[in-house]
Amino acid sequence: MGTCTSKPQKPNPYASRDTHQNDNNFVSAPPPKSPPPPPLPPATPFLPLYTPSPAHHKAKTPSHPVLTPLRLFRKSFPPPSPAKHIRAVLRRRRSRKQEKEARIAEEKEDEEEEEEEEEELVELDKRFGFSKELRSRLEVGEEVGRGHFGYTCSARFKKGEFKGQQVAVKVIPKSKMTTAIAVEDVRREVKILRALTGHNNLVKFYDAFEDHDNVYIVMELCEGGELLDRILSRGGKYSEDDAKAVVVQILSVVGFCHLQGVVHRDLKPENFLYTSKEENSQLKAIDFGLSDFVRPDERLNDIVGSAYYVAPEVLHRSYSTEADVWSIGVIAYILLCGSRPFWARTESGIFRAVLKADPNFEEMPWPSLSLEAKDFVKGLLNKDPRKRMTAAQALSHPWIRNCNNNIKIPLDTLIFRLMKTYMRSSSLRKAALRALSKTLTFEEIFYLKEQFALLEPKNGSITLENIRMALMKHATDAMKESRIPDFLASLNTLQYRRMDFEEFCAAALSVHQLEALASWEQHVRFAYELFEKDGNRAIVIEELASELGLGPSIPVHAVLNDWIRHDDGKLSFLGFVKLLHGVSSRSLAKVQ
Ligand SMILES: Nc1ncnc2c1ncn2[C@@H]1O[C@H](COP(=O)(O)OP(=O)(O)OP(=O)(O)O)[C@@H](O)[C@H]1O
Ligand SMILES: [Ca+2]
Ligand SMILES: [Ca+2]
Repeated sequence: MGTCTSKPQKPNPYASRDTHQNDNNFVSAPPPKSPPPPPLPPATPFLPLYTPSPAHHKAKTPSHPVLTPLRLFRKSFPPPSPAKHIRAVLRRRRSRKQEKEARIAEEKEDEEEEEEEEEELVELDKRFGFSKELRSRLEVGEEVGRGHFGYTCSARFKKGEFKGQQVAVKVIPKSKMTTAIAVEDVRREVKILRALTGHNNLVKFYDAFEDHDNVYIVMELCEGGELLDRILSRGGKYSEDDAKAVVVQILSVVGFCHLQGVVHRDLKPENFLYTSKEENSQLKAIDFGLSDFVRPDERLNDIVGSAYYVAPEVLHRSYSTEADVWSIGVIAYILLCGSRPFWARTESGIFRAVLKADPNFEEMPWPSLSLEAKDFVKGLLNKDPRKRMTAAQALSHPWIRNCNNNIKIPLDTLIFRLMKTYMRSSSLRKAALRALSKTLTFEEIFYLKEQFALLEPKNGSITLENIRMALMKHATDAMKESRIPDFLASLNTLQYRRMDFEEFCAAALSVHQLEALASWEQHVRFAYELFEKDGNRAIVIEELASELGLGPSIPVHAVLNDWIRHDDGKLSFLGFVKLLHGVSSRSLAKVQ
């Protein structure tokens, strides 16, 4: 584990190790026969928070402080996304044979990319269609921050409805947009900021401008500095209440983004700013430069993010909004104990830890923290994204909920995904889920109650219309892009009938998440007893196979034999558990 003590000193201790200065510009990877790198700094847990972070490819120019260590590049231009960089590290982790095959494929890919980039340098269309009136609308002041792509200045509106208003302008030079992907990233950053409106913990967007040289993103000025600086100035230790105050704001804005179908992908303390220097000033999420739209059923596969905060499934190239929740888990862990949960001296070491290691909850101060705090952080740092809490669930967790009654829990798209699966399930599975839902404790039901209330039931039940209305009520333009309303079509059987709270619990409970609980065994045993009384029935294998929608290619007798009790032909405990998880022909095919 690494303790958070300070930002890196200048000169940057990693710069000489990680980077080779290239024309005053960015840096490239060491050539194969370069002299051996200088020795690593001594292994110490007292490593500054600012260590390898693939999303930070910051240029070092003498006039600006370097906020993060310089990164390793294979090319002399900054890569369009940190994906490439992480890919190089992952490649090192593969076995020799895989390595050889992968290298051939990737070298080919790289050559193609380089060719593309050369072409793109000539042909890139860097017109964004933004207003060209920046200078007449705004008076730009001094620099307030700097990032990988550009820098941010304070500014003031000279005229119009915001006359006199102080704002921040993020300046992104077009010269840094060297690939179509980089241009697209900027287009998307603006599109997302423009679309996401109306959350208190989200930096307010005003407008975007461009000229021949730059794109300018005008947004609310946050004068209180980065969350990271506050963490560091406290030596990394927060009381549980102080940590909660931070985490609630982060979860709230991230839950809002997720409902809109936006995944941030670069959540870390550097990307949260305080509006003012006041101790209790509001936190604002910034930097949607790596963000993307994601449809409810979609999985993303580009590896982006920052090493310490990256979720395991991102490294496995199949992820969605849960990846952001993992990053919040890392932030929460840091706030509560002042150390990083996954730490190593190299990036590949960090990735190995993220994929394999369990964070330490034994060392101080963890034994002195509440059980609820530990349970909360563990729920965010579950390596299985299906078992991880969502942002809305985290806001419903007792650690958060018991301290503050005013927390607004957002609608959770997980509910809709689970309902979709439920609606398509066999009647036998529905009965099994209903039995399981009866075993939920008061705590577990709290979140479902909140979600049901957000759907504004009439006479105790909901239809598709309730879901449509609830979504419309919370919709921003981002929802259109992430096609969340389209997803409603998959729930269309609810158009013709009503669902009461009891059935809603069965439909919207997540078996995977319950399975992550220490009490899972009890839940499922008790549920089976209930199912025995009310739901279990004699069933023949063919009928079960057709209930499960299994195709003729599956040898049902071999696969389902243990699922049925031989004495009375009813579902066995094993069959019950399997049925709860839901079965597809594909998952059964794997069993064979
Ligand atoms: N609205 C704002 N108000 C005040 N400062 C800001 C604002 N937005 C950004 N900054 C400052 O500018 C820095 C860089 O902004 P941002 O993170 O958006 O840039 P970036 O080029 O995408 O950087 P990164 O290398 O992190 O990807 C921030 O860390 C912060 O210090
Ligand atoms: Ca940033
Ligand atoms: Ca960024």
